[in-house]
Amino acid sequence: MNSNTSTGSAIKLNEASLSRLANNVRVPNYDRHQITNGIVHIGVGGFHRAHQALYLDNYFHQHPGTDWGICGMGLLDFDKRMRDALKAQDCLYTLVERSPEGDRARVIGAITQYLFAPDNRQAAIEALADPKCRIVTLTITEGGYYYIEGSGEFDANHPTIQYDLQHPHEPIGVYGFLTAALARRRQQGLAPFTVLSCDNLQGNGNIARKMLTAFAQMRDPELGNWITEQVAFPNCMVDRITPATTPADIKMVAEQFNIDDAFPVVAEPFLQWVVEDKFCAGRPDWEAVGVQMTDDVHPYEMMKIRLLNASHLLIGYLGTLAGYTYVHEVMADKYIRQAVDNLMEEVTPTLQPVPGIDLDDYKKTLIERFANPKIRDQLPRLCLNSAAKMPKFVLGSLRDALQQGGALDYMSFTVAAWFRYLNGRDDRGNSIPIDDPMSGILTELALSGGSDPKPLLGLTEIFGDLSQSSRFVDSVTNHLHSLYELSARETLAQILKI
Ligand SMILES: NC(=O)c1ccc[n+]([C@@H]2O[C@H](COP(=O)([O-])OP(=O)(O)OC[C@H]3O[C@@H](n4cnc5c(N)ncnc54)[C@H](O)[C@@H]3O)[C@@H](O)[C@H]2O)c1
Ligand SMILES: O=P(O)(O)OC[C@@H](O)[C@@H](O)[C@H](O)[C@H](O)CO
Repeated sequence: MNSNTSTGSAIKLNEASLSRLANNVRVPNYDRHQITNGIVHIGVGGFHRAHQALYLDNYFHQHPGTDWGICGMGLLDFDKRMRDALKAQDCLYTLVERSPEGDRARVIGAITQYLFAPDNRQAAIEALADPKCRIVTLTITEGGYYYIEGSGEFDANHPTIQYDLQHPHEPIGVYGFLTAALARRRQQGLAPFTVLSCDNLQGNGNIARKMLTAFAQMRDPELGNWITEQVAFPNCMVDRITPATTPADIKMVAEQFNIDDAFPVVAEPFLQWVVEDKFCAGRPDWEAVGVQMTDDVHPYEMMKIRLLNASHLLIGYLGTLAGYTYVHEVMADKYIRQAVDNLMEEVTPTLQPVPGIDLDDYKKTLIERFANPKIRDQLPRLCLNSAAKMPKFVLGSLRDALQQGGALDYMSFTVAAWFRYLNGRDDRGNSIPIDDPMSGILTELALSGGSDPKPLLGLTEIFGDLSQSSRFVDSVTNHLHSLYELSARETLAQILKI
């Protein structure tokens, strides 16, 4: 994002300027100074600000003087921009919900403090160790969990993990901070907090539990046991399409709403949060603001990840190969739109019934949401860190389909489209930047294998034993040959017989 974006004479956003904002902007109608923080959120990006913080902003309008305010926290250098923007704006920011029906802006006040951990690691540990903190929520991306896909085990050899084991009082990674704070709480006879992962991982709470306790066991087995016994890790399904903020969004907020906001966020109107009701130190009355609390999140997570996020990958690769930039442009392409429909149909038999949800309606709504032209969701955002996402979004359904003897044509086509994308050139020969911590090896294997997928399928940390399935390998091979011979759209025209 370009911090030099001109915002003209728009009003600089901060607490003092709230009363001067235009009438078409909803502002916090509660006293932020009466709020105490009960939640630390690690990974304040676009999504947290468009989703959880909005739910809590709604909650604070109903429950002024609450003790569930949010202290935001960033662990990476990446978060410097968020630190600077939020600090200059009293942690306020503008959320714009965009749809063809119009744009609605509101200023969110739910984050009352922001800590950039590299500035002061002790302050970050203290905030987490403070008994007032009763929930720690996370949006640290799929890669942030240090989970080895093929084995499901903890990536104990990762340099961040090794560093944190050697520097328990000056950590850099999420488990280092959580463990330092939990150790202090245990030592002081205090209760622990709940860890609520809000990332797109099936069984996100289970994964957070397994990884954090594995780390804690390595640091101190007694602490590991205490965490296993005392800390709750609810699973949850989160949903709201939130593109990365662009300079055009900053300009739009200034021009349409007269707000000079260094880091607004835009999102679609749709919003959903289904949370397993398993907290060890209390929680806000989230039901009051539309959060669905349940005993079993699993069917909701499967539905969302296997339909929405898997479709996003197919849209990302095919759209990029065909030279598009935004998701709505891809959805206007009848070939790709049909392929997305077909992928969702193929995935459906791998899903369990979802209480209260008609899957046909859900799929129709997804197509409409993807086609929203106002949010301008970026294809590179969907393709980011694919090595961590492909196993979670697609390969689980693929394994189930193989076991059930079900169709897997469009799932293996998604894998083939990824492999073709990984050679770094679109169908017109333009270069594609591959943004992935594994990009070096992925691109090398994509280039050496060409239309032969076997080198990439041999990455067991991504594919596990899937390369043993001749049905899957043959299907990927056929599609990949076609994608190398023809363009992505021509390949689809052939498959779809349009
Ligand atoms: N954007 C969406 O539409 C959306 C919707 C549902 C769920 N999510 C979930 O939220 C995550 C974040 O999305 P976003 O749009 O806010 O992205 P973002 O790029 O705006 O923010 C990502 C945040 O994650 C942090 N992070 C990344 N790797 C980390 C690591 N190894 N350790 C600690 N922190 C780390 C970054 O520092 C940053 O604060 C996604 O990966 C996904 O799991 C996003
Ligand atoms: O955020 P990621 O990287 O896990 O996945 C990219 C998108 O599929 C995702 O952000 C969706 O927009 C989101 O899951 C919708 O709720």
